[in-house]
Amino acid sequence: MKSELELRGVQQRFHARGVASGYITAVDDVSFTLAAKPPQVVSLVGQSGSGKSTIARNVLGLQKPTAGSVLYGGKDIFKLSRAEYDAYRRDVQPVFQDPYAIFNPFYRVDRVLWKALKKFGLTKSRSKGLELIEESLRAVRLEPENVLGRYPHQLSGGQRQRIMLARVHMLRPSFIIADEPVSMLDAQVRKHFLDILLDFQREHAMTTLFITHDLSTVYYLGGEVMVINKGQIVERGPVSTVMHEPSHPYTKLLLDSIPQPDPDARWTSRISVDELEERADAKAAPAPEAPIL
Ligand SMILES: Nc1ncnc2c1ncn2[C@@H]1O[C@H](COP(=O)(O)OP(=O)(O)OP(=O)(O)O)[C@@H](O)[C@H]1O
Repeated sequence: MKSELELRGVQQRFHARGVASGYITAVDDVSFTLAAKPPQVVSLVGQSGSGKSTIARNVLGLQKPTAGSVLYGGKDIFKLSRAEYDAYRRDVQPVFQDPYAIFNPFYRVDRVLWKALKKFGLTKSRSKGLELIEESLRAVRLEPENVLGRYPHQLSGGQRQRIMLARVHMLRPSFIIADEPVSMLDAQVRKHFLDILLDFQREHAMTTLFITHDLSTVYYLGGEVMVINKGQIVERGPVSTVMHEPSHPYTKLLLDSIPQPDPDARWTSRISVDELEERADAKAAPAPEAPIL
């Protein structure tokens, strides 16, 4: 268990056709540190294509940066010894947007949990293993008897996501890298999920990097936020400060783009039923025949 995960001057370029330079810079000189102590929640927020998932892939060691380094306990993750790499793989756990892709549809969901137990050598005893699985399922507010023995398609999206959180709970990593984990969940299930992450921070001292394009989720989680635009981190600070006193023009733009419900506002222009029918008729009318040349 290491105390720090650090990105130092990370740059990620990809070859791209149709661009004069022949490449795009998805991540542009990004540096930040995630500390394990005290445990923190840090959100990385930015619009689609700003480089968030690429950073997640860099941190998880799935994509080697073109320049700069990702350091775990001060060591470059792409230069770790086998034993150090195994420790890092256990200590830095991903949670992705679509857990469906992680489950094999032909196997019961239990397999994901048993495989984690085996891979990381948590126990050799079957009864102890089942005890750990059940404890972790309850920690993410799932009843073991309602999910064990089922196939992925027999669970809801929220249940599948919580099974991935149960896996995290069993492994007790120092860091969770969560890439858009709630964007496919409805508001209530989303809140459940975020509350579990906050429990993990408080009760099990886990630090989360939470990647999202949704500022309301950032607001709910609290902690710190980093704002990313075109591959660059343009602002970092406590959520309350950044939300109320944004210092970068891009953050202001992002905040201004949130629709504000106004109970006093009324729709001023109304479309009458007649008008709608007229439009439908116009659409249904056959197109004029093409002239014969
Ligand atoms: N493997 C790749 N090859 C080429 N270009 C890539 C690759 N991966 C990402 N990109 C490009 O890098 C840029 C950043 O992509 P990335 O997926 O990191 O953005 P994002 O902020 O996570 O977007 P979203 O919120 O839509 O997932 C985009 O222009 C994307 O098209």
